[in-house]
Amino acid sequence: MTDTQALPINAIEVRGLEKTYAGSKKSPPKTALRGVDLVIPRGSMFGLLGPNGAGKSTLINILAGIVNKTGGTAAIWGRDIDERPRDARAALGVVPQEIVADVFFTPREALEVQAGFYGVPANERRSDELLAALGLSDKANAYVRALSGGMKRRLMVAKALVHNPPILILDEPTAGVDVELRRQLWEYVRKINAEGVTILLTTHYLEEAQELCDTIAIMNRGEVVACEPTPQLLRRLDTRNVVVTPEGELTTLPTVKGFDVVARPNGAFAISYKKGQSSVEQVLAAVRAAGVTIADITTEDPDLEDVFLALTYNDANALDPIKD
Ligand SMILES: Nc1ncnc2c1ncn2[C@@H]1O[C@H](COP(=O)(O)OP(=O)(O)OP(=O)(O)O)[C@@H](O)[C@H]1O
Repeated sequence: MTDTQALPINAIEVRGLEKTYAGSKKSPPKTALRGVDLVIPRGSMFGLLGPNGAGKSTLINILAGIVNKTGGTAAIWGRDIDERPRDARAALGVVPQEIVADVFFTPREALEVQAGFYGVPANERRSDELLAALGLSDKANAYVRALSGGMKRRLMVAKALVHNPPILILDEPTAGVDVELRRQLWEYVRKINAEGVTILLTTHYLEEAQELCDTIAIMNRGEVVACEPTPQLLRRLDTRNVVVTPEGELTTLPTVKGFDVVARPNGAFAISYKKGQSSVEQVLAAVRAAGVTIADITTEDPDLEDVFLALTYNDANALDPIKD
């Protein structure tokens, strides 16, 4: 597209989204989304994190048109999902959580059939290009049932892209996928993101989200509890650990004025400090003042797991799925 004026600022915009699954005789109604607001800027690599039952799949399934919302609005590529459902969904490629294998087709046929569903004209199809991009060229004519799990997963990514959507949603794409495949998949996702495709991914691999995503939203019990650029989110937890290895062996842990000291293996000890209040230099000065000669130090910054726990672990039940 050359007319950048026409491109929406936000790839996805969700306002006050609500979902209560209807109950049955045996089970009561279940509220999965409680007024979710989420704005995903065009071009971003956006991570959606949350514990089991947080509502991530419900949100994605509403966008994909698989689940009906019970309240709020959602727009995809500037198109309201109620007013222009087909146009809205045409802007999305969705890679679902479960592997769905077309056992009767070869990978090339599977892509052609999918392109047919989307009404992509024959001369605009790019099955071979996608097969090559996802490392499946030499399996183009194999039966899908003969592919490994990782290959099927890559085929699902290719299928989601046949209509060249500007937004790709990956729902837990690397669950149960080996390290090498994960690396290849992320490399490809990074590449298409650099080419302008907006990526929304849900993952339980917190380190992965931290490494890949420019913005991260955290959901818990049907609500968004944080949504910030990744570095800002990490700064929220401004505790840093300094791990000190002393010269020689200490018989007892040193008393370091102004700081708590925690023993670590092999004679080392750790000191936590608030980045806003102290510095490594102040910590090390206090350690030296306690009579310790320092042989080595390392620092540890918080990872997303720490941030996640700090944000969601407010009460004993906070990490439980929603109970109604
Ligand atoms: N079809 C359904 N009928 C009734 N309740 C449902 C249905 N689908 C999901 N739920 C409930 O809605 C809540 C949110 O589930 P959802 O699958 O959206 O969470 P999630 O964050 O995607 O979890 P996971 O990481 O396990 O996929 C859960 O309490 C779940 O039990």
